[in-house]
Amino acid sequence: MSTLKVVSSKLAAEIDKELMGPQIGFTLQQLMELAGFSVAQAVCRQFPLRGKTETEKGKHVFVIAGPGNNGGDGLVCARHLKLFGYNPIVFYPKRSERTEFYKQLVHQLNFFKVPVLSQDEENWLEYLKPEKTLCIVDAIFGFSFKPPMREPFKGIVDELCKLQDRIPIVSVDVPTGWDVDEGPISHPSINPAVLVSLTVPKPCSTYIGEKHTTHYVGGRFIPRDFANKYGFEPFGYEYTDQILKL
Ligand SMILES: NC(=O)C1=CN([C@@H]2O[C@H](COP(=O)(O)OP(=O)(O)OC[C@H]3O[C@@H](n4cnc5c(N)ncnc54)[C@H](O)[C@@H]3O)[C@@H](O)[C@H]2O)[C@H](O)CC1
Ligand SMILES: [K+]
Repeated sequence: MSTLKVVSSKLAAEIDKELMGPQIGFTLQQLMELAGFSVAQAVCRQFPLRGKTETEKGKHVFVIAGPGNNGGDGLVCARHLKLFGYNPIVFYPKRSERTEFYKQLVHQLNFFKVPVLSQDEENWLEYLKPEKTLCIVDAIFGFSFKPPMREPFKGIVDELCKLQDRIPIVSVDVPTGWDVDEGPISHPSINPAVLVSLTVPKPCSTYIGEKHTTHYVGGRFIPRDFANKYGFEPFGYEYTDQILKL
């Protein structure tokens, strides 16, 4: 097990609350934009298009967005990927009714001509082919997931588990289905090729296979004092990078 500094699901939720509380005053939109932007950067770092053939460049990044803020990170990530020259498709089976903001994120994807598939898209797997898909972005659940998983997500995750030896999965913050603190407690479970921990890794990240999973931290939006208050050192991001390989 690594010696990486991690924070529990409870503490991660407290950090979020304080960042968006009255004293600091970030909005969810601001943090999500930076979170999604950093996931898009991690995809670029891991699967660069430079030097690739046109066929390779045309491959899809299949982004699966869940009903909460982890899903919102996925929607933002897809928009940035399009700007970076990738060909994202979003599968958003259960659209959040929480705020108008989620509808706006979908409008923005329409504006960028990024297809957004909905729950009635029974053939969603048709869009996912090893020869046509560069990677899958797993933005289904993050630090607020509580097992057991309900449908339609259980069925979706089971399909991803069958595909993951052939198409790499990039998990946002927490591999979907893993217990945030205890790791992969249910089977089958997602074994991501890439994990992008946001702000600070959660305890489940200590269960990734170090050879199989490349671990990045992203969500570069806290100063040193604030990190220290929560018991960790800030990460040594370089220059303007939004991600750091751990
Ligand atoms: N500071 C940061 O690092 C930021 C991180 N962000 C991202 O936000 C998520 C956490 O978001 P939250 O909305 O609290 O939760 P989730 O997206 O993980 O899930 C909530 C969603 O899921 C449903 N749900 C929970 N358990 C189940 C279940 N067993 N079956 C089915 N559905 C379930 C629940 O009802 C909700 O609808 C964090 O991980 C980051 O990715 C933000 O972007 C801001 C900054
Ligand atoms: K996830």
